[in-house]
Amino acid sequence: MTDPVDTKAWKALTAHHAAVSSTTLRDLFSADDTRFDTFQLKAAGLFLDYSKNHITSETVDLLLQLAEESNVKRHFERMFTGDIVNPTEGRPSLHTALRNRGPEPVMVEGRDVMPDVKAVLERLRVFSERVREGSWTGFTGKAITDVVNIGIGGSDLGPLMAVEALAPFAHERLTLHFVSNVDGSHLHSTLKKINPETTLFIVASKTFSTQETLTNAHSARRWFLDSAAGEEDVTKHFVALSTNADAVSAFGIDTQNMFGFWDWVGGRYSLWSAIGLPVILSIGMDRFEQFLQGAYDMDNHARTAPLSENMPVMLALLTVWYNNFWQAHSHLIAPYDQYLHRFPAYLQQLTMESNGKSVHVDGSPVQSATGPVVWGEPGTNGQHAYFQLLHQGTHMIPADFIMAIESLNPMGIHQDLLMANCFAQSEALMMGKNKEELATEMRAAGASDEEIERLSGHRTFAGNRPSNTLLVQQVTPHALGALIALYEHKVFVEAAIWDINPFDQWGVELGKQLAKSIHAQIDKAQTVTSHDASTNGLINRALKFKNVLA
Ligand SMILES: O=P(O)(O)OC[C@H]1O[C@](O)(CO)[C@@H](O)[C@@H]1O
Repeated sequence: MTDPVDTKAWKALTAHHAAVSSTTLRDLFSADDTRFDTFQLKAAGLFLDYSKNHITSETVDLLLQLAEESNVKRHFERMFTGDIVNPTEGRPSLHTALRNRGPEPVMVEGRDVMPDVKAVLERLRVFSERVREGSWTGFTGKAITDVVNIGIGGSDLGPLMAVEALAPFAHERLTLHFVSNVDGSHLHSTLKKINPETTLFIVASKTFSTQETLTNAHSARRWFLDSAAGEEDVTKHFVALSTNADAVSAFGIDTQNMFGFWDWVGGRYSLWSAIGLPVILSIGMDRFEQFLQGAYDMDNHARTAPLSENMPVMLALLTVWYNNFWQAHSHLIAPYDQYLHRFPAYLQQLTMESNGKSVHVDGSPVQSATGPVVWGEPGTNGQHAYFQLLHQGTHMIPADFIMAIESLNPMGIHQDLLMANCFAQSEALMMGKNKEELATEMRAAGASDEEIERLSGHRTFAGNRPSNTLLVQQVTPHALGALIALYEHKVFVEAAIWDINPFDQWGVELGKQLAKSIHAQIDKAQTVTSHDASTNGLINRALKFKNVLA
């Protein structure tokens, strides 16, 4: 594979950037009043305005040429058809099969996986209906009222985000809780709120070997057994979501209470699999199928739309444009919908665990920046926290504004205010306020010329800061499915352009290894000398704080 920096398009984009970088977004808009119509896309119920970006038609053509030269379409086909797109683990990556609502088979090693996918969905339907209607009862015969999902990373962030995002559709009797952190306070504060007689624990772990999850699950089990009549009651209160049946049995969960998935489902792409059980319990299987349908509609768009009309491709190209040509390595996600408050955190794992890589697929070092830092909070809260830096700081931080037009809880003027704020922010970031505009405004308020001069540096806004705005009618299960799949494919296209593997995560292993050995040393409670001076010093100081070291 050619390194992206050696492609013709990359070289042309470098020259193009030098030629256009001093043209402002204001200039672009005053020169062309059709920008909004030109730079917009529709897909699977979502509307994207990408006109507030540092692009001209020439920029878009060059970016599309980069996508062509990077064989983006071929990469999509390889993923959708079960090729080994994760070579360091020797696996396909087939989250798209989990939401395949069409008749087409999806082959892995010569076998159609769709019957297995459908069989698990059917089991999830039967189980979730029993819990939801109250016929699945706890050890004292009472219906389940609380569900605690114990998992971390992809086994937590996805279901947590989706349960929150779809809260208006939640089952009335069931309260969902999520425990991820190995900090005992997380489990403790959850256990305080629940009754063992009416609680269902879901132990969610693809590998069933993750230290945090197993530690939390063992503690939850001990807490449960303190109240239960005996081990046999565990069956009514613990289920597992995993690919590892042996480890599930070894933990003490009957594999009849296990909902499986497969090693071709990446952790951060697993929300569509049995890992979605908390979402199914909350919103019901019919709505979960609408969620799958939303993602499937976006899959079809990604797979079939021409590059120039392809929403995930365009979003990915814009990220490459800023990240690699404008040296803007941070990306804000600003959902203007309170229920999407965990969406930025979810996207952090999706994008940063996928594209936080420094080597190409063949192991050679990359020559350009890869995945940006992704972060965000729901609007309007972010405006009163870090938007100052976006407007007047020294960094250019491209932003994605996500606006749900209709509230699921209409209340007076709230939704219109929310929308006004969303549109105002992207306008302010782009247009800024120059000295002349400020002077007119201050003069009208009675300010003297001297005062205007003194404050103009502080009160003017350079503007020229780019953003995308995504509109969605309402955050329904279908819309959420489409939105998540949009970002999954965006991340995939970026990886295809950078020629990196978005489906492995070796970078999390070293810390896990070291934590194991340090835990053993903390347990031994003897002076430690085997690490660097700082780490030794911290461990020994901590042992002193614990009063276990002389
Ligand atoms: O589902 P598991 O196997 O417990 O893994 C949890 C998470 O840990 C990671 O492997 C990172 O450590 C993620 O990729 C994954 O989502």
